Amino acid sequence: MIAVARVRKPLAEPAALEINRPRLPWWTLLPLWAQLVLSPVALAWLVGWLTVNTARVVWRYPLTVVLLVAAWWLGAHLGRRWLLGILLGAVVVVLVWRWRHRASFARFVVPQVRTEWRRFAVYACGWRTVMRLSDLTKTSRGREHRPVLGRVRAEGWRDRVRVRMIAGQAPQQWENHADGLAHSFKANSCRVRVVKPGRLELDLIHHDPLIHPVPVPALADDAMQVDLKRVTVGRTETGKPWRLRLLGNHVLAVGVSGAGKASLLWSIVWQLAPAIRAGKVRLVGIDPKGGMELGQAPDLFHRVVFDNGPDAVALLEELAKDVKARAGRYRGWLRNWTPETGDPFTLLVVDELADVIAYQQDRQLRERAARAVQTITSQGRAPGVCVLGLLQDPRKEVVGFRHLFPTKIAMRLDETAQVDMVLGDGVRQRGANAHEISEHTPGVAWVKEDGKREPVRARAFHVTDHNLAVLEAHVTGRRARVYPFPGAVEGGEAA
Ligand SMILES: Nc1ncnc2c1ncn2[C@@H]1O[C@H](COP(=O)(O)OP(=O)(O)OP(=O)(O)O)[C@@H](O)[C@H]1O
Repeated sequence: MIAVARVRKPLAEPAALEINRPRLPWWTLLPLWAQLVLSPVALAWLVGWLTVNTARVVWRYPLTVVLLVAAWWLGAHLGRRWLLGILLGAVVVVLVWRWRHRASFARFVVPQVRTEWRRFAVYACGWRTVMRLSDLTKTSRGREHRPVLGRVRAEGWRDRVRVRMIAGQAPQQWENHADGLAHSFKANSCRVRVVKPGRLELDLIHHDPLIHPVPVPALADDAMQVDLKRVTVGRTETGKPWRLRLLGNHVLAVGVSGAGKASLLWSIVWQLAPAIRAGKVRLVGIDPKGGMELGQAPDLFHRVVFDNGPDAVALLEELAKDVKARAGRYRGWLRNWTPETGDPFTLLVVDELADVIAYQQDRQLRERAARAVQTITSQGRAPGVCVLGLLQDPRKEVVGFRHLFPTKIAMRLDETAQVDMVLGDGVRQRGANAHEISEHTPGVAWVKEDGKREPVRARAFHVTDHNLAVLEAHVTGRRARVYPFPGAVEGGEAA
């Protein structure tokens, strides 16, 4: 009988062993004598590396380092009891400081403590994981290249986080991951700003600093105080004044109904008031909504038309003629308008620009209006004529010459496409999400100026009806009139 040896076959072929070959540092391959010769250089490099990293830790966590070193020194030289006593004393001093001088405490102590804590706990600890899971790292020849976490500044409403990108990375990659980064670092949103080549700053936003209306400042008295290159119309989210350039500029503000376009208009007029009173600035207005907006303070205007018909078109054509006439007078004498010309600076306000140049039924009127507005916008900057166009519908068919407005303002909008139409391509990716502006914060806007890469978020002053009455009285010198509500008992006069 022949015994048949049964060979058991393995169920599956074993997989090839997949491991990275260990990579030895290059210097281990050098001969011993070369290693000995190079050892002082290696030592110097090590000392340099340690010094730089220690300095970096001290730079990033100065308060923590000082406290730890002081605690160690006190503990070593004076003993634990003294240390405990001094610590308690320090806590009392801090509490008293907070109690007695809350403002200086909030300015000097809180941001530093918050910055160091958040840098360590939120960013440094989770950085590697978040970078890997967000696909922002790259592995090449077995080595992982990871973006470097730089300076962090925690300002309460936002954290500003500097990043050194890895080679071959573009800011757009970060912009594409902005939402993921915001969620990973427990922020409401994240914006990406380029600081310089290879360096970014992430704005991780925690809450909206523009949640409360910004009251108008006191009316200025002196026309000399009005700087047409820097008219303050509200506050930016960083707490700085929101300044608009009117001289040599045109402004297009777009927003849905109730977005607060009128507050922007009246904020501008509020700041121009002393110059209007002195005759140095002239307001010209067209309000196709029958005067619902400009009709609130008609006396502020040199000329105002309350429809989009022949009168409005005639006014626009007159202004276009004036622009050309001024340009003719200044030719060979001035490059730009100055007050010395004797001509007043003219601000043309068109509330609902679309009604004048797009929705007008009469084709001839529509075309004449569009031609005149284009003439004023294309030629009016140098001769001292500025157009402030307010608009609800930013489509190209409505305003085909948006590029003639160097300052574009996107207030609350409905769709992302509208934001792109107003601010231009790519601005939304830098954080200008005007479609996300809350309906509870009218007057908030994203502002993009030609030539500046970064958009700015700001809120216009809240100009109330009472403010308007005061403004009109200030400019005209008459006592402010309060118009009674139809059917209501006749009201008095406001001072
Ligand atoms: N900057 C602001 N701060 C606080 N509230 C504001 C601000 N701007 C506007 N509001 C409030 O929001 C409401 C709508 O504002 P506004 O009339 O300016 O919007 P609008 O964009 O001009 O609307 P429409 O296009 O319908 O005229 C008003 O009740 C006003 O009081």
